[in-house]
Amino acid sequence: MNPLVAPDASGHGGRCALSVNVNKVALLRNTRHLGIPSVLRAAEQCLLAGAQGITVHPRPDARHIRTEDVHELAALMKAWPQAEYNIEGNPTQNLMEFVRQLRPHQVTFVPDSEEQFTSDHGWNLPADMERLRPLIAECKSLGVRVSLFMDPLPAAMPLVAELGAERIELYTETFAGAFGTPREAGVLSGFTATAQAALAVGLGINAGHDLNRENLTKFLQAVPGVQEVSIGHALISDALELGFTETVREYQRSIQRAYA
Ligand SMILES: CC(=O)[C@@H](O)[C@H](O)COP(=O)(O)O
Ligand SMILES: NCC(=O)COP(=O)(O)O
Repeated sequence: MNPLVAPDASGHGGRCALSVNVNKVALLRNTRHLGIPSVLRAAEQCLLAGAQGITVHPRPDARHIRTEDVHELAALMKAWPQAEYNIEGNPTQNLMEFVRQLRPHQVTFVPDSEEQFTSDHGWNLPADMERLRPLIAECKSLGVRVSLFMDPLPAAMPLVAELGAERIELYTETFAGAFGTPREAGVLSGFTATAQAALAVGLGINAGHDLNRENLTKFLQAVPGVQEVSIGHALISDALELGFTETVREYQRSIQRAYA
């Protein structure tokens, strides 16, 4: 058993699952009133190519993913019982209504403000704990797995577990920014330590933000127990060049190289 890989909670033979974030397909679609590129078609092509999940982040300003996208993708995912639907957002904004209505496999709580350019930080624990506790409890009562978007802070992992969240999502932008530079090893060691601290308190581990087919293997080799990566911006950008099918296969190959 590869020590880098968490027990097979991922349901994918212990290897890391790929969840494609389709925000940026919606962003392009929204620049005309023509309905193309289709978010649904993009998601279906990624699933057909072997992606194990679809992620959306329906921001309150609907700059990309709109309410109807979230509902239509939920309907699509019913035809893909082996795949997971992950909805991201701030539970103090518009996220909880989607959870109550659609009960996705997973919800990822992200502490973004409404006008934020993109996600750029994790939750502040203990400061945010009492606000999050009832929301986590409600999601779990609906049978929805809760993941908290977190910076690589080992000391915060026991607090996440105490809140009752099942997973963390490691916010990986600092790794992506250090990748290929002299800072890489030091930054990566912080993610490794955070993952070890998360596993020690029984948390599952997801990861995302600015991951791509170049940096993904190195990350998964260094960070133990990652069950899911959610990737959007770079993957959709690659798909403009390679197409969705070949792009998903490329990302799956990047994942597999981490366990070779
Ligand atoms: C939480 C996170 O890092 C991403 O999932 C987020 O969805 C990116 O949002 P944008 O696609 O709006 O940049
Ligand atoms: N949670 C990360 C995600 O869904 C996509 O982030 P990115 O690959 O668009 O940076």
